[in-house]
Amino acid sequence: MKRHHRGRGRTTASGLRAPVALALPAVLAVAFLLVPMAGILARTSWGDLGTHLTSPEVTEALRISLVVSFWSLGLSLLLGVPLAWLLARVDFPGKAVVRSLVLLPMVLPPTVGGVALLLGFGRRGLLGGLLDSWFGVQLPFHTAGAVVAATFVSMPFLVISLEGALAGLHVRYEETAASLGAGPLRVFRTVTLPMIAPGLAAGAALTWARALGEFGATITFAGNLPGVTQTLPLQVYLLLQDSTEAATSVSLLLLVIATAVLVALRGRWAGGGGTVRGRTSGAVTRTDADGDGAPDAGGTWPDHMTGASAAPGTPATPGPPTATTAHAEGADAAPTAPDGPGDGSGTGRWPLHADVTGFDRLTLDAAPGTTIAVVGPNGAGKTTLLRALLGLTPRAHAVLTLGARDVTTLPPHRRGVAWVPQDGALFPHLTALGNTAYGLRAHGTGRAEARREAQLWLDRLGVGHLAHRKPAQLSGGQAGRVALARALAARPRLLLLDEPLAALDQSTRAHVRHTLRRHLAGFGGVCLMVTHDPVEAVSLADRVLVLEDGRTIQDAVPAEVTRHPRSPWVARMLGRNAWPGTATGDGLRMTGAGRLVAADPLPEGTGALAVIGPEAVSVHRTRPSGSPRNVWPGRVREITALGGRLRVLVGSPEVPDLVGEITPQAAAELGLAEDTEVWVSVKATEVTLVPV
Ligand SMILES: Nc1ncnc2c1ncn2[C@@H]1O[C@H](COP(=O)(O)OP(=O)(O)OP(=O)(O)O)[C@@H](O)[C@H]1O
Repeated sequence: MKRHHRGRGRTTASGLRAPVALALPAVLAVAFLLVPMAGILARTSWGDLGTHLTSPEVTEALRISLVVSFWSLGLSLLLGVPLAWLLARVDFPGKAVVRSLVLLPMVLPPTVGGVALLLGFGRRGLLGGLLDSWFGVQLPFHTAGAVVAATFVSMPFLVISLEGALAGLHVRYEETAASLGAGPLRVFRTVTLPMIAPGLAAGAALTWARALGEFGATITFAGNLPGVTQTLPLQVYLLLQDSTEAATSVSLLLLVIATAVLVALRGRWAGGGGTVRGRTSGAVTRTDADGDGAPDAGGTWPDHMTGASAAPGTPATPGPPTATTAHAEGADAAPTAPDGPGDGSGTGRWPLHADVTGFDRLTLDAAPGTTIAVVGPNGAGKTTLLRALLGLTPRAHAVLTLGARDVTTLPPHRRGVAWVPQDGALFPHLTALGNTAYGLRAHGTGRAEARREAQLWLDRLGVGHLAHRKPAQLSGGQAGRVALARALAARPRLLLLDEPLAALDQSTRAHVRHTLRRHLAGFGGVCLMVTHDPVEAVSLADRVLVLEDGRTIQDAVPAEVTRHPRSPWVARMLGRNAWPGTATGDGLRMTGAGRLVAADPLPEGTGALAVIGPEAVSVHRTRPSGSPRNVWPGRVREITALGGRLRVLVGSPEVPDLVGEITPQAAAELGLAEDTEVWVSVKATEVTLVPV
């Protein structure tokens, strides 16, 4: 019985049984592929193998095959890499048609491909005649023709696999590189290519193997001339007619080469494993495995590593580390390279003026050194605003002046606007030092000088001892600080931080916030920082810009926003109760239902927001008597701990949900639990009415 049961299916890795109906055809499929290969192995006359493979015809054909396949690979790389990049990164009309065209040689019978090549590049072909009369180039019956035929059928393998690798490479790495001052070609050479190198290698290996095995298009287009176009597959075809054993030996050679390529790739092509995706700092946890004293992930930094004390010999004041860095002529951003204090080209203080239109519609003016927290609900347009300032989105357009320079029409790499995306987007193939030196190199600073300056910046941010680590060996907080060092080292005139502390745990956050504050204090440009964290907004920023639907709801100093939030969303973000409504003679008639009495009413009919701090909400078990004018019955819906206090969410039939803050001791005395019936009261003097 047991045996019968086992025979019905095998257990899979996930513990599921593979049904016989699937397992059987799958096994048959493997056998179907295996039998012909086994046939070659079984019928090879091993004793004659050496003689067969060293015959002059075979060695000559092998030579031609190698020449043709490597030239074909070179040609495929030259043409295919840019084509794959274009397909993956640029939207253009007819893209689907171009992609189909690339795929066509993969599905076309190779002999048809050969005929097509004859009609295109043959002596009487569309272009062949011109090639002959203008350049004296004839492709058919020449080795060059065999190269063209092999490239025609093999290049699609490169384009397709590379396009897949590029699609897996998040575009923010390239965008960040541009924001550090690198032009498109430099970005491609120093970021894109290294990051897709495994995918490129896999595609190249496949392309080469396909070119090596090419037969149909070659014989049709280039003929079968010994020593000129006769490659190994053509040799196999010839040998089959005279000596099956010799044909088998050469087939074995081609089989071994193809297998070796596949083994080397280890499924990379099919599985997309050639793509480097980089790290997402939030998801990575690292330990200090090499024992160099670097903090572990999620751990806290000792004070001496939070930037409070810089490395020996390093000045503790922020600001560009050297005053004399040369900018080479002809560098990517040379004409508009951001100038640092003391570099002879500016004062190092850059006020900002921006007029944004499109999805975001706002005007922003800020003095040098201002840090602005950009807050707002999901979809408010925060990221769009940042991308508009970078010149990276068509969804909004920013007329942008930084200092005396209008950068509106400049491409992203010439604006002097550095961007630190949420996960830092450190380039995974470069060390922390290489990452930090990136912007300096892009601006034309020499290698040694750039590395020296980069080291100073890393020291300043308290991560100098990690200079030689790759991003994958850094914790989230360390990576965040390297990303900040990298952005500051590029000497931007405007710094854009997208949720700089989002990936950190609470205790690490406090340390990094402290470091960030210190270093932003010395920055001569404006810093815009998107955040969802009220503490971050209030503690790091000089101003808070509240966005909703792409518009400015409020732009004020943190204290003003905290006291008089002009949107329910901000009030709630800051932990306050906020009820919209219309002012009445003595307070507010709320939108929906309910009334509220306020000590300082607004003119009747004014649209207003009633803001009540949670500490001003009293919770009782019985209806309170005495002075409070605002008393409502309710039921406890939720109790959460916040620091040493408890936040009690009360639902009431008379007013919107209300949050009160009480001590654990008071909660215990009142016997509060979820669902307890309570009364809540708020003094009229504790209600602030804000006109909206
Ligand atoms: N590429 C895009 N194409 C079309 N609409 C987009 C695109 N990117 C964003 N949007 C839309 O634009 C609006 C603003 O998006 P944005 O990403 O700027 O908001 P956000 O404030 O950054 O939000 P979140 O806090 O969720 O990140 C949203 O309605 C969003 O759906």
